[in-house]
Amino acid sequence: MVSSVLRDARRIVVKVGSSLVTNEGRGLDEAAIGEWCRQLAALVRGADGTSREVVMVSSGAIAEGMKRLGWSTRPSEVHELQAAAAVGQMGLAQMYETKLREQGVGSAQVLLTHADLADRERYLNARSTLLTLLRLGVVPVINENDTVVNDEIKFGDNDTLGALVANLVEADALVILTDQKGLYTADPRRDPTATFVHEAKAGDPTLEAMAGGAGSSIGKGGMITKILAAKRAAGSGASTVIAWGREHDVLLRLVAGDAIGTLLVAQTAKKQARKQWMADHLQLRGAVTVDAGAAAKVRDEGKSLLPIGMTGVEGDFARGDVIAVRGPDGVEIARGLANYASAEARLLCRRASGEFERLLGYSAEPEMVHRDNMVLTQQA
Ligand SMILES: Nc1ncnc2c1ncn2[C@@H]1O[C@H](COP(=O)(O)OP(=O)(O)O)[C@@H](O)[C@H]1O
Ligand SMILES: N[C@@H](CCC(=O)OP(=O)(O)O)C(=O)O
Repeated sequence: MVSSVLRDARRIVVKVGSSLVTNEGRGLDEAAIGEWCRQLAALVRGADGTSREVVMVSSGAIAEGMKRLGWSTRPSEVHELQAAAAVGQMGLAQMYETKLREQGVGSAQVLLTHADLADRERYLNARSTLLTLLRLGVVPVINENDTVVNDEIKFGDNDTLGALVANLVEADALVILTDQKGLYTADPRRDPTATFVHEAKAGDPTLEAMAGGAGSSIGKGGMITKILAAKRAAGSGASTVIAWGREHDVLLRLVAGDAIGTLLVAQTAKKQARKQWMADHLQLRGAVTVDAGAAAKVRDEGKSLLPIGMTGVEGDFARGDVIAVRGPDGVEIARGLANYASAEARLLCRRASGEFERLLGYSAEPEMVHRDNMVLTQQA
């Protein structure tokens, strides 16, 4: 099973934890980061004949910042942790930029907070930016924006952030690299009789009982946050592998189908998961009516909805809100996330994308609702 899940994955989120990135707090591990970047570049370039899109979620800012500030113990004050993160993030970003550039691959720094992903407009902006970076062959390097978060709105650990990013970009797989070979039936640092778990269902409640907290003073979440991250990633159809980050060629071997690490398999397919998500979570804020031609494109050909096919706009909605797409007879065909607010959408009805900038003063996407953000409610 390991073989096919990772081998078939085209869009992968890779998360590395603080203890690996900073060599247990001794400072950025240049050799290890260089190794991951070499592998990331090979994946992006399609060295094995299949090009892939990869997003890196990297921890380590606080640990590196502490080292740079000469602090040997982790401060308890939130603002001191935030200061350390701001210092350390400079080194982290610089290291990834250098190592990826050496491999001929571009990189981009993206710092996100929980609030960014809870707000529909910012969610859509983050998603569009990340998908654009991936299209450009650039590797986004993501961390939590520690400067602006406090305890209540923190992701808290980057395992959760990795899962949310996997949801955000609808990744096929989440790879969590850590300081253990994968999940054991108990914390192997504490229980020598613990046995290795090769494969399980993501979201299986028995896994939560096996997982303990962080094993080192550097890591934050431990195994439990990884198990919960796998459950969350599975919500959008992504399977998770937990593997040892220092395993030679770990990423290349995973995509080649080697059975290394623990595979936590998503139980729902990506498409099905998106439909379920739309059905469960979204409240309708408005609607657009489209002409027969646009209705046929959306319903029969699975195309995105372009403003040129829109004849009317109802309701008061913002960018990122869920709207219905109705045919000329007023019957709903689909639902999806609006790229433009209702006031803008009214100006864009029957207009081609070349006119958007003149009409709005700017232009976002050429589509009103992108097909990736749409589910059909009336089948062809
Ligand atoms: N069931 C388990 N299997 C493997 N590791 C476990 C388990 N329960 C707890 N752990 C601990 O979780 C640690 C990894 O989490 P953490 O220290 O947060 O790493 P990271 O910085 O990579 O996120 C391991 O070193 C291990 O001691
Ligand atoms: N944003 C924080 C990461 C939080 C954290 O400790 O995460 P992890 O080591 O992955 O459990 C940092 O860069 O230090």
